[in-house]
Amino acid sequence: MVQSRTQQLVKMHSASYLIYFLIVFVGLLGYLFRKAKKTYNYWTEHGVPSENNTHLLYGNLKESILLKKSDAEVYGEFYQKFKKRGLKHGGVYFYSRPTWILVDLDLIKTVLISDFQYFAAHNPMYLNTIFFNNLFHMQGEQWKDMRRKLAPTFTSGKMKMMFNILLEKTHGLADLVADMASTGEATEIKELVARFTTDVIGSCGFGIECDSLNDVNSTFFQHGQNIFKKLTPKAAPKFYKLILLSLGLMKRFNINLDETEAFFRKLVEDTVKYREENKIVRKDFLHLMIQIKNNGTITDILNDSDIFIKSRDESGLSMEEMVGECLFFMAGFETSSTTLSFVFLELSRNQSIQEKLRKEIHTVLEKYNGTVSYDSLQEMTYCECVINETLRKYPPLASLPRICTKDYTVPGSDVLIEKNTMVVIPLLALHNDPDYFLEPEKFIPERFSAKNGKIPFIYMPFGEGPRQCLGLRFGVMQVKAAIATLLNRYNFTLDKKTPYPPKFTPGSPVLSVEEGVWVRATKVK
Ligand code: HEM
Repeated sequence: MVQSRTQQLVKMHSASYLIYFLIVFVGLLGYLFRKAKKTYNYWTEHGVPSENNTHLLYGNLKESILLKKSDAEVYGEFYQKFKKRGLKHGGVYFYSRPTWILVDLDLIKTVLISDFQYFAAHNPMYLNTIFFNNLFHMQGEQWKDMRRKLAPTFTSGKMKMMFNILLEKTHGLADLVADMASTGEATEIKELVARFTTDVIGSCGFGIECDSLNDVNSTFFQHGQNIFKKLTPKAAPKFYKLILLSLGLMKRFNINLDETEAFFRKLVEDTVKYREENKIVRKDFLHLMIQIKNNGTITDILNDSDIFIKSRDESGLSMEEMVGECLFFMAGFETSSTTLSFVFLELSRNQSIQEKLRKEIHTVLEKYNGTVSYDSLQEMTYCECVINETLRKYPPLASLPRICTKDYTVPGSDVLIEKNTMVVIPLLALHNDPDYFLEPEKFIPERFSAKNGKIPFIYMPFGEGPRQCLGLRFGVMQVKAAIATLLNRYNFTLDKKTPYPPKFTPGSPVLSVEEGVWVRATKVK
């Protein structure tokens, strides 16, 4: 009797808990629904034409959030839809976050150049790690000051100064391709060139020999790869995360890079200390950064070891800033290896273009005793066309990001773009728009011959305006050096494992081929 009374009480409590739970659940759903309705009315309220198909949790980027397509492809689809509707711009929602997509070229130019002061920042990452403490992610006065300090490290004179360090690494790359040619096996070229660009950054940026080309398990290479692996999600976010994200209660990323961060921090600190204590001069980025640290700026000095004499009390570059910048160079090198992998994808498919390029390389190198040098690369104009055409079809940073940094009225209208709105310039779509590039799916390097030139504000693989890529010269130099070294001696063909057209990896911060680029190499006579 007592027991059944207890049972009755338990049942009553369970029923009332269930009712409470249902009330809370329905209340939460109602709140979510009302909030979503208000949120997703944002663009209509601001008079900006928007995309109709808005999902309660994902906004308009469902396919990219669920890792079915890359962000760049999804933004590209919106670009095409808005353009077909005759619109100059349009609004979408990334989760619940209003995102403004630009279509019209004059508007793009205005945002990037004339009204830059309203769009002076890149899309900020929320991670509180040193990986995001760099020029790309800085804003306001901090960005201006850092850009002014770092810009002199990327002049053509400084590129020439570092060229020999870079050239040495191309020899290691050529050795690996020699092995590839001797076995005749298909090899994934992105991994190979990533080892090359990692050795270049190790040597030019961090001032160490990390030997990724010989040892794929080298700690430096593995930590470097770790950054990009962690930034490329392998699975779509869990349901509860989606709710928190769509309510704006959670930041986008939550990754743990503590170990990798500690590794690179120690590396930079130890190297700087060693160089300062032993007055070691090495012609690389770190050397230039030590000069900024001690002298506040880069000046031409007679004696290289004078950079160790402090000419001011306040440090021109803190150790934390040095580590942050070195680490961002890593990202710069990822864009270069991506470019190289697409170069080899297209050259392997287009044998006549590869042959024409090889002819140019042989002709130029004949004048330079068969050696690749800084000056010989300047004469390889067709090589430059091949790189430009690759960057057209496959811009590594395939959507240019901006953030509206103060309320902005779109010229000729009363549309207000509010501070903190995300802005996207859909580069992949612009570069593949048939209105601007005839038969855009075809790989035609001649589009960039001297008489054709580049179309401003449509073709912008390095971005445009005051935030344009600072490492442009370095990126092109290392891509060109690798192409000239390898094509001089080897012919490349595409293995059937490589799908074409390539499928881009969803979630990847840089455009890349999901299945990899598999090629075979044979020695040329
Ligand atoms: C082919 C190779 C590369 C490509 C396609 C590329 C592309 C880009 C793009 C599109 C941007 C954004 C520009 C904008 O928002 O207008 C950028 C920014 C930047 N890149 Fe590169 N990049 C490459 C190589 C490099 C290298 C090798 C380095 C460094 C060694 C580098 C350093 C930077 C820096 C520091 C910024 C930030 C500039 C700022 O915000 O002021 N890049 N890059």
